[in-house]
Amino acid sequence: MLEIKTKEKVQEGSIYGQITSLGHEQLVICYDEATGLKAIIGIHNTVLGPALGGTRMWPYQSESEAITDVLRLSRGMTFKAAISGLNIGGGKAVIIGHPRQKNEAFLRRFGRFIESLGGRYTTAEDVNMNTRDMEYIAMETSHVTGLPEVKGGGGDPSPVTAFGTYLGMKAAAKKAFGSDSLCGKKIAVQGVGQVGSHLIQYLVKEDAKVFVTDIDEERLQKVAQKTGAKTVSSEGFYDIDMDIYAPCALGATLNDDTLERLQCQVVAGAANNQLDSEEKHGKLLLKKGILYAPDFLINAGGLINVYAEYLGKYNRDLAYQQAEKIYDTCLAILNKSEKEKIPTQQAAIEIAWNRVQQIGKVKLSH
Ligand SMILES: NC(=O)c1ccc[n+]([C@@H]2O[C@H](COP(=O)([O-])OP(=O)(O)OC[C@H]3O[C@@H](n4cnc5c(N)ncnc54)[C@H](O)[C@@H]3O)[C@@H](O)[C@H]2O)c1
Repeated sequence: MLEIKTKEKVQEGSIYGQITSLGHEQLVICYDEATGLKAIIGIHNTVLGPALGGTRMWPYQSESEAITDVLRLSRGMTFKAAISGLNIGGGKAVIIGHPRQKNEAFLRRFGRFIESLGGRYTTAEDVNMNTRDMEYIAMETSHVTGLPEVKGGGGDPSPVTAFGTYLGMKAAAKKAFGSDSLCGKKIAVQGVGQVGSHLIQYLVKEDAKVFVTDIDEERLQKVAQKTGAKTVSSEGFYDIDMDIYAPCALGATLNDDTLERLQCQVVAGAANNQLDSEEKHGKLLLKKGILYAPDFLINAGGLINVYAEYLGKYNRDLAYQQAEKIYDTCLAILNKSEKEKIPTQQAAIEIAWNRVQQIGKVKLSH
């Protein structure tokens, strides 16, 4: 029987301790002196198929911060694929550094590391990576998705991610407020990047009262001007009067500090790993009566999009159709959580992991 591993605190300095604590299969440390590339690829679980998940580039302060991020992100991908009914496993990569370090040689070297895994891991975009970067990676490996449409790929997955997040938010609103209309709701969006900026357009169209924040002031002003959303400073963001908080920047924004401050009724956003501690903060949200739409479910649109490309049958309309299912799945999870009095994230993980276990048995029986 495959066991869900949830231990979040691991023995400092022990690589095996870290990869076994969350049930990973493999952690690949990549280094190239010539280009300065430092990347880590995490393969969490391949029961449903080879791992698929994006690459994030970030100036991590330490190696252990990067390892923790790739371990948590790749585990989330296993659940995301499983709950979305996709036949792929969970994986993710992180590149340690500032995005200005990226150039053709740097990205092609990363592509060669991916190629060396022989298809066990396929990449795509995540934070600070774009379709152009995928093109360079594709010069060295075929195990890459998120390529531009003109190159036969599925293009930027972010609009599909935003669509799924929007539907997940509507499902949560239906449960919390009795109607899935977002008209008049005060919605605070953190992060107006590739996903956040698309999400805001859906919200504005529904006449929601949208508040936005971002650490990139120029981007923030541009999006606010285009959409009419009201800007808020990062410092006071968690204290503003809001019905729905939509985290669309980085993870762990649901933590001891913010859960003291947030007065919203719903949390529904695209960021990965929103709960600082899955167990502690999942329970705290339940206790506070804040309905949390599980991140790995409602942000699955991007994975759905790159999965279609991975299969070689890309069709954007079909990707949107598949992403529409997020609404019903989200409601089913919120109902399970209510019925069993368990945190919504736990309810979602149980459903996802049950699929991995069942399919694992099918595969073993041959
Ligand atoms: N792009 C996708 O299709 C996709 C799919 C699934 C999940 N996600 C997740 O959604 C989130 C956003 O992804 P993206 O592709 O839009 O990334 P992005 O880099 O385009 O945008 C992130 C934005 O957040 C801002 N930001 C970072 N830290 C912040 C902070 N502390 N406060 C306010 N703003 C901050 C950045 O300046 C940037 O504008 C990430 O967590 C990503 O993992 C993305």
